Amino acid sequence: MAVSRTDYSVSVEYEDMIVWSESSDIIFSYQYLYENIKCVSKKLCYNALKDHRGDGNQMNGKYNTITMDFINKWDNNFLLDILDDISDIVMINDLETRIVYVNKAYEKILGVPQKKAIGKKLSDIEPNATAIKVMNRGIASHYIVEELKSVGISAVGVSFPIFKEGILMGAVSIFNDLTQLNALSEELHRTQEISKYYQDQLEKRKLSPSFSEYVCTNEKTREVLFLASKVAKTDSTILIRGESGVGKEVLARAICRESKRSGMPFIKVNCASIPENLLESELFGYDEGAFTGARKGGKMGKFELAKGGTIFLDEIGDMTFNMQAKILRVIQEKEFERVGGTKTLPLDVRIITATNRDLESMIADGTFRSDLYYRLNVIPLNLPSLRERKDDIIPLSRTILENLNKGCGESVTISPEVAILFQKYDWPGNIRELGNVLEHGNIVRTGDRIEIKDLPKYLLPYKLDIGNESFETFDLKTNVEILEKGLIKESLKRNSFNKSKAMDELGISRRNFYEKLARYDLVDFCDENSKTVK
Ligand SMILES: Nc1ncnc2c1ncn2[C@@H]1O[C@H](COP(=O)(O)OP(=O)(O)OP(=O)(O)O)[C@@H](O)[C@H]1O
Repeated sequence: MAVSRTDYSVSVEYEDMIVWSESSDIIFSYQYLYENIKCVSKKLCYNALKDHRGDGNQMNGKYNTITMDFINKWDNNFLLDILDDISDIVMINDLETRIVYVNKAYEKILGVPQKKAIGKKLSDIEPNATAIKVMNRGIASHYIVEELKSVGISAVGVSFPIFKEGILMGAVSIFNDLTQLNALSEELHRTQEISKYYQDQLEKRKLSPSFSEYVCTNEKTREVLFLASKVAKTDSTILIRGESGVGKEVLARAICRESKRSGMPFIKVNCASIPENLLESELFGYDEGAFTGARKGGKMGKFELAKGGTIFLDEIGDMTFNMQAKILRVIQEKEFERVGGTKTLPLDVRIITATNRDLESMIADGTFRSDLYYRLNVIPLNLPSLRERKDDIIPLSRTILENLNKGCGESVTISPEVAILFQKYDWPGNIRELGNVLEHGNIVRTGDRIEIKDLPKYLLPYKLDIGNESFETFDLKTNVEILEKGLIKESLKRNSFNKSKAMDELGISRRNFYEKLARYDLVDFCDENSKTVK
């Protein structure tokens, strides 16, 4: 049957579609249409046509017409199925404003079944629809909000004209329910606020660059650093506590960099290494003739040298009771005199003190002044030992090795066995000891990796313990051999050095057994012991 490009009336009878000619002759049925003209979207035609059921007398010529152009132009099941998956409404209208396609979102958002919508004229449902204006003008709209009176919602969307080979064919509109979008936008806003909050929190948790030298990932230690960065901005006297080598001086320098006195002198005085009689003049300076041997013209003390900057009194717990009183006076009165001097000098330094001593016990023993202790311990900065922050060992090792090999262009690492050993070791000397061990390893290493054999010998009792065995390496072959040798020896002992019994117990052949005895140097061990047993 020839199908010409004229208009056809359509109706649905017996759940089949029948296409009628204008003169009411049946041209072809839906089945024919679908099977013979493959371009027809079965669903599309079926729904469009089904919608006209019950229109009354199908033969009186009042039916909407469906054109072959419509069938050919709008068919594309595949594309339409894709459009069904998107969450915005997609609506396609032909030039007569007839809805030729709506996706599933249309039904979901507007509550109108797809099949009911298809075939309807937009000009009848929404005479002011943007899509109609777009078709009239042949140019796309901007994103606009419009009232869809037929369904009682505000929609926001955009319409585009559709051209085929330069000829205007209809319009496609993409829109969504404004209230839903508003809800989404509120949700987005809320999410953005939450993310900003966390961003701010993270920013707050970021340490200032002044502390970058203090390698630290351990949370407990970071808390100390955050506190230090806050105190740094004040002029209060600080007491840093922690075992020897935990980085008290490194922290003191970071505090100085972070303070308003940064850029001014940072003077360190190790109170434990200076004899008591010298410490006073070392700190406060002296005037000419203050004591026998005093330099002509006198000498500036560390407090004067540090003017405008920071003085770091390390090992303050080692100061004599007498000196403690003098330091307390300086802190309280913010002035001092040179030894043998009469002039009072103003104190213009920030004092940071540090100790690894148990000051509380010293107060109890009467060797540390409680008034000085309370003066110093306002905000305690207690640095944990390295064994309490083992998560810092690897980052610290990396930085230390980088510093040691700076300028050599070499990237040196530690082997996995060394990393395990480092985790097991207690590091009584803390970061200083870690630095020394790595320096040793860095010198004796043969490759670009520090191995167990490169470490100072005193660390070697800390071997890898797996089960009852001790291994020094992860090398499987080596460890299997150690185990094999051990098992053979053990079996020989258990069987009074009777080789046949041992090989039976071990479940290996005679040849294999003798080979292993030779490989593991056990021939003599076996022979000598078997003689003794006999
Ligand atoms: N967090 C760190 N990051 C990098 N290096 C560190 C860190 N802490 C300490 N070090 C290094 O460890 C060594 C000891 O540090 P520091 O002298 O600051 O320790 P300390 O606690 O003041 O020791 P002591 O009580 O013996 O005076 C130094 O070589 C220092 O560079």
